Amino acid sequence: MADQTETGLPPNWEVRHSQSKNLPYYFNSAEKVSRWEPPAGTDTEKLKNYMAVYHSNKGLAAGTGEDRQPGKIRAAHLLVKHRDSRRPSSWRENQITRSKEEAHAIIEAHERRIKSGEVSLGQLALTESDCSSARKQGDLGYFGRGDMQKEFEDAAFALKAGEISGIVDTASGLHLIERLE
Ligand SMILES: Cn1nc(-c2ccccc2)cc1C(=O)N[C@H](Cc1nc2ccccc2[nH]1)C(=O)O
Repeated sequence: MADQTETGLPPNWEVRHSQSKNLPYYFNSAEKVSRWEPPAGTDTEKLKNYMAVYHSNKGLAAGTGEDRQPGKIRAAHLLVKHRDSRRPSSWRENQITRSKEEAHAIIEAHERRIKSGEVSLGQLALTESDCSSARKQGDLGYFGRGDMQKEFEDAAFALKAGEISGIVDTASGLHLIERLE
């Protein structure tokens, strides 16, 4: 098991893999608690590098190694967090202090550029998304009902393949969603 000098996680925390969701999660072996997002005090730069190797070793490029199952869809997203987000931190910025209004202006500009055809959502997500899926161009892989926050799920399932949502507001922040399959 990788130690915290490799993962950047605080003591007793480790990266584990959820077979059911085919996603990494974070487990504290001392407190026996788990969570989907890295805990406070994580060296996000080290974790970002560790997870890039983790995903390539697990062949977890979204859409590979996962079967297309009935009821599941595949989507990519670009997330702009704000200071009231559930976890106001990301690989881009250790402490996110922008207001929700500022985040809305930012994601509106992204939406205009994407919908004008100037740039794809995936390309823009690589550098601008506050989700750790940014390095996979925002590709979240396949998911079914009940896997994601409800507002996100409803917006994603309402899209046809290839369509891009409007601005979707969840506890994580403001999203643009592109349904891939
Ligand atoms: C749901 N999920 N999948 C990944 C992911 C997928 C593929 C490769 C790497 C990371 C990251 C996440 C995730 O929850 N990220 C959170 C932000 C976030 N919150 C979300 C809510 C709904 C959908 C996607 C979302 N992403 C974070 O980084 O703080």
